[in-house]
Amino acid sequence: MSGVIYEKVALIGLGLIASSITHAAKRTGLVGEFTGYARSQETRDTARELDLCTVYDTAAEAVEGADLVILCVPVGAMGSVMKDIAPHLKSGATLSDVGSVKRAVIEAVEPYVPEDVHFVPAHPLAGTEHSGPRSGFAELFDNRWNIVVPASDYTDRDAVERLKTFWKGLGALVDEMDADHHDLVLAVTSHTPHLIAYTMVGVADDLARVTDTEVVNYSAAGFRDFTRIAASDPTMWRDVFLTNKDATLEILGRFTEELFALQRAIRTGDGDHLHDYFTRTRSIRRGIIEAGQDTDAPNFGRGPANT
Ligand SMILES: NC(=O)c1ccc[n+]([C@@H]2O[C@H](COP(=O)([O-])OP(=O)(O)OC[C@H]3O[C@@H](n4cnc5c(N)ncnc54)[C@H](O)[C@@H]3O)[C@@H](O)[C@H]2O)c1
Ligand SMILES: O=C(O)C(=O)C[C@]1(C(=O)O)C=C[C@@H](O)C=C1
Repeated sequence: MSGVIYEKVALIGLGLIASSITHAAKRTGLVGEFTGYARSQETRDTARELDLCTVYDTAAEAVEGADLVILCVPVGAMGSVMKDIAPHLKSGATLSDVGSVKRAVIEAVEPYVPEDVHFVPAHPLAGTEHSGPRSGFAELFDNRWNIVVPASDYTDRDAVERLKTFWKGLGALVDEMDADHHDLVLAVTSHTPHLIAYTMVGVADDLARVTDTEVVNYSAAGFRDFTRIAASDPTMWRDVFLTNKDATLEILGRFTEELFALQRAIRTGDGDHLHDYFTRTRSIRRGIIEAGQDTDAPNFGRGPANT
């Protein structure tokens, strides 16, 4: 895809997601000019050194005249950042965000959105355990979903479609969803799994004090995957759990019930229960692969696999 979709895009927060947006857009020239702002002087200096965008020392200056403004800060900071930039947004501009939780961001941001600005929240389902302006890369969004969550029924459809075209241009697959549904789905697919990984690594850390360095030296592939996830940014994930509280607690409750049932099966030697359970979960992985939704597979994004 080529052709400029937005002449000027402002990124507030210059970490993994913002820097990846600039790298991905530069591949195809979707954006005339990027401007940006981050809270810390160190991040702004690094972004300048990397030539990610024109970096300003205030958010107000960065958003001046921008056709699209994307909030790329932790979920808990969205409201205060929006309050600062609201009076400086261009009439007719689109305002979006990349937060991992949607209802809380809408509630925090919407009260400050001027009437002549189109608010179209979004969430790229792509990331790594790394953060900061140096961690971004152009391929991050390739064949990954971006869920666009129009904040209200009155959201301007042209603004929504334009934002979707922009994300497709960055390499993403795009879908639309209601905010509450998004938050429940992500509690299952992303938020609770992260909490489980954090917990497992914490348990191993406690154990390591007993077994010295064995946990590190002999960590098997499954545990290594957990440690990668559990190395993710503490501020980002603190905010995710504090703002997607109800959905995460609901899924965690169900998880705990299942875990107790498996624990009992192990204690009582109920091999049938364990085997049946693992057979069911194996079929879910196969279903994902057959639906062509295995994002690690070479054919991902090209339809169902012929298996
Ligand atoms: N990392 C992921 O895997 C991932 C994936 C999808 C969406 N997200 C979401 O994207 C957003 C950004 O995540 P990231 O991974 O790019 O984080 P990051 O830590 O790499 O970058 C965050 C940036 O925001 C800046 N910042 C923090 N508080 C600020 C404030 N009050 N005002 C201005 N700037 C501030 C930081 O200085 C930093 O530049 C988060 O809302 C996160 O939930 C993250
Ligand atoms: O691959 C990873 O490191 C991620 O955790 C990315 C991941 C995810 O759970 O898939 C994490 C949070 C985001 O909101 C979206 C994507």
